[in-house]
Amino acid sequence: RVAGAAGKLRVASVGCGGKGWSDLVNTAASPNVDVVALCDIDESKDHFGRASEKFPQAKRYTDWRRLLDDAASFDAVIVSTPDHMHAPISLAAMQLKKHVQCQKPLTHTVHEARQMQLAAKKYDVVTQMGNQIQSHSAYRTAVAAVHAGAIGKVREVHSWQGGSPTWRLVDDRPAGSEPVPTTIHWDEWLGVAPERPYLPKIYHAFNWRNWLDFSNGQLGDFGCHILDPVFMALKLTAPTSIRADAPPMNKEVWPKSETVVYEFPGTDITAGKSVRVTWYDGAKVVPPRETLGLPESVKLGGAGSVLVGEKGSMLIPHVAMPTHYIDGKPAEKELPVVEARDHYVSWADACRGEDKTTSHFDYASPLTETVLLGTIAARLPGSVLKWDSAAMKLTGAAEAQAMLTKPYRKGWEPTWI
Ligand SMILES: NC(=O)C1=CN([C@@H]2O[C@H](COP(=O)(O)OP(=O)(O)OC[C@H]3O[C@@H](n4cnc5c(N)ncnc54)[C@H](OP(=O)(O)O)[C@@H]3O)[C@@H](O)[C@H]2O)C=CC1
Ligand SMILES: O=C1CO[C@H](CO)[C@@H](O)[C@@H]1O
Repeated sequence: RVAGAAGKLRVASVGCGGKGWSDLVNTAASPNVDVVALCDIDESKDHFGRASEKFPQAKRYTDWRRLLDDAASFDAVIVSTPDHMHAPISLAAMQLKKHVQCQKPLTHTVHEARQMQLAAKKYDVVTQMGNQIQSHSAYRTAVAAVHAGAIGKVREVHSWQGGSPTWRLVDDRPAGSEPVPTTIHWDEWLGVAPERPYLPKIYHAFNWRNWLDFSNGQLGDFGCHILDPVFMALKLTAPTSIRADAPPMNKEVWPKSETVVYEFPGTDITAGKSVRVTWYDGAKVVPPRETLGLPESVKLGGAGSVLVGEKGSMLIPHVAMPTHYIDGKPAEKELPVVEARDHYVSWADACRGEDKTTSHFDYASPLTETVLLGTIAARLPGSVLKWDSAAMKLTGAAEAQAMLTKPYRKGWEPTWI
């Protein structure tokens, strides 16, 4: 299903101003990729302008639905929009048998994540979530070392993101509106989300992360990075229970901090029949040190995970090499370093039948479901939610099941699998 000249993959990019710029440029680094189409709702210099200067031959769109109308012109699509539009665009593309690379978190709701997994399978397309750190040497080294038994069977995990949410500009929806700049297609930016008036900076660009309608807050933003090596190392599938502590929410913006406790069924990598993974976020937040089995001198850093095993503990900083400790001291043996992969080009090569992806939706959907179940728990603080993944049933609070999905704007409803 690659129809470009000389077997080249014809790539379309949707959302090429922010992270999409690096997704596009890194994928286009492959000599076997042709960038044939660009779609962005912001026609200003730093968004669409930059991409169309670099790829002048690419056809330009401001509405992804019109891009999909021209389905015969491309083989694969990169989706790097804000989170609420990942699934609607990716599902529609997969239904046209297009290969998909989609940013993290894969989706905005648990239901959408399951749909993405089903669609990738049904339409037999090559997929990759944009949690590119999975392909770095650091995370690959950590996963391989845990699999090789460097710290023995894993008893518990603590993961954290202690950065302050810079996107938290306001604590509630501001009144009023301003005229939409002529370069911005606001209705297309809103997409499936309920209509709301335009205000500069508050939503687009980047600060949409504050809002329930577009994002899943700090856990949604970083869970698919920081929990990724944990999920992969422990071979986790789906949590059975989730409980969060978080301040009460106002149904508009995500909390400034949250703690989420997940229980997962044990695996051949874990010590017991179940394993607990605790997530912490908020400015300067770190997990309680006494639980971690690390020497006092070890600094935890701003974000990462500590895996506590039967033989020792491993610190996996967010984007740095792991270190491990036996009996509370630095281990004598160094961890064998595993080389990096190219997260972007490997997807393009896989689309051409010459490689395999590692964050395909069979992996990325369950990881995203886990992250998003944590965000549901944060909306229902104190409730112990029980998750039956096969039946997709979330119990433990009256509203829980309904939070697996959301209302879609009339006329923008996705076509489900
Ligand atoms: N893997 C990683 O390390 C990172 C991943 N991300 C992820 O990338 C995604 C984008 O985030 P970020 O770049 O920060 O967000 P921005 O808001 O900065 O940029 C999003 C881009 O998508 C465009 N866009 C928005 N809606 C549409 C649409 N419906 N159709 C076409 N284009 C659209 C935007 O245009 P406009 O400029 O008008 O908004 C902009 O160019 C998110 O899912 C985020 O989680 C982000 C940073 C790093
Ligand atoms: O890795 C990342 C860097 O920060 C961004 C903004 O919070 C995240 O979205 C992104 O995933």
